[in-house]
Amino acid sequence: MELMSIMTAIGMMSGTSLDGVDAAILRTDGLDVVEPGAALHIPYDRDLKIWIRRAIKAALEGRDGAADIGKAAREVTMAHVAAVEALLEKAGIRRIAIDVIGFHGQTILHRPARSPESTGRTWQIGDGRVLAEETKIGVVCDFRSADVAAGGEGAPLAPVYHAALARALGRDHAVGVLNLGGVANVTYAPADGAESGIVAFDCGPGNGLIDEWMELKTGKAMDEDGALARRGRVHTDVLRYMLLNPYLRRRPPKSLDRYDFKLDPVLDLSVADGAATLTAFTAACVRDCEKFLPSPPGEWIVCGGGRRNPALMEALEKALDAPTLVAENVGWRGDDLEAECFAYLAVRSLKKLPLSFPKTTRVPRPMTGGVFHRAPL
Ligand SMILES: Nc1ncnc2c1ncn2[C@@H]1O[C@H](COP(=O)(O)OP(=O)(O)OP(=O)(O)O)[C@@H](O)[C@H]1O
Ligand SMILES: CC(=O)N[C@H]1[C@@H]2OC[C@@H](O2)[C@@H](O)[C@@H]1O[C@H](C)C(=O)O
Repeated sequence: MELMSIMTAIGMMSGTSLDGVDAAILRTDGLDVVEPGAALHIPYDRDLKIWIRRAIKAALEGRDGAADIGKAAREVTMAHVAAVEALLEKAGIRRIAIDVIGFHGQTILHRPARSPESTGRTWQIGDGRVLAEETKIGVVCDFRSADVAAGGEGAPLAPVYHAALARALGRDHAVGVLNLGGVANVTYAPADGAESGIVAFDCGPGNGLIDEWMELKTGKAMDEDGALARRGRVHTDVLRYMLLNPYLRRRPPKSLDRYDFKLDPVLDLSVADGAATLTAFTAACVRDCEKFLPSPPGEWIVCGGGRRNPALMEALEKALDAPTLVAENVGWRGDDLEAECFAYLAVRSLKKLPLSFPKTTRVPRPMTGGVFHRAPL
């Protein structure tokens, strides 16, 4: 395949918030050409969320062959088939125009190796072969396993895409990209744009803990517009205790499973104070991650659902020294970035370009990844 050729790809990501499938079209050469097309979000229905939660529980308990996992995987695959069909219709293009689909799958377990002697594992459910058969488009999936098998963290993988977007902004300073999903991850995109200078890691819980707290205390899925956090008081003693979490002191590269941080320290607080304290904790994790970056970024760009939470954004603006913008301020699509990213990574995978680097996932050398399933003839 010619390195400079531009391809049209569909990327799909279903994040740790379990809210559904994000899908986006991207025309890209897998390097600097990045032209986003139509995008959409298809929410998981109630039953599918229940199946996925059961699959996560089974995976955490080591019941790998559980019927719940098989059922969730089949349903996740079909949700992605539906997302492709809906996206083609929305874009008004035929499937023949799509060169490849990048299919992340639903993470149900993420346990990278914790020592050179141990073996790690990352598990995204969903069947790339079935997706290729059903859509009649070639599919790249299983983006993380090769990285973990090589001793890497398997995550985050978005940094090389964040860096390509940051390069296009043409800044003369380093840019920090913060994704606030269920888990939060940061990318340091160096001022010179070099891929070898990208530093990245998961920095803390993102919206995951806040969502879990809301579900537990109110039955709602999120602290909408940060309303509850704004009414509550931050308990600084609890915050200080939470910041002692050993993960926060570990040197990157490092990555998180959505369930690595627990609600225990806030369980005795009122619902509003809990929301306020968890919001402050999330922002403090981002502030604390700056010490692991080569230099303080000249600007932070925030993407992911958490940028819609004004209480969290205010806490971040106070915590960070540099201007803190949301994706849309620089022309990026904050909700679609991860889906675009897996379109970009699928093209890079076909071209055997690296997806991860020693300073993004701790792989020994820049590594490509992904498994390709050809479209049926
Ligand atoms: N209006 C809002 N007010 C508060 N929080 C919001 C709002 N809109 C979205 N969020 C938060 O964003 C979350 C969804 O974010 P996103 O879609 O980026 O997560 P994800 O892609 O599942 O996660 P990850 O990046 O970890 O895979 C919601 O669960 C919620 O916590
Ligand atoms: C194992 C896994 O699915 N991790 C996700 C999750 O969601 C955010 C953060 O945790 C990040 O590490 C990753 O996703 C993004 C797309 C990434 O790989 O960059």
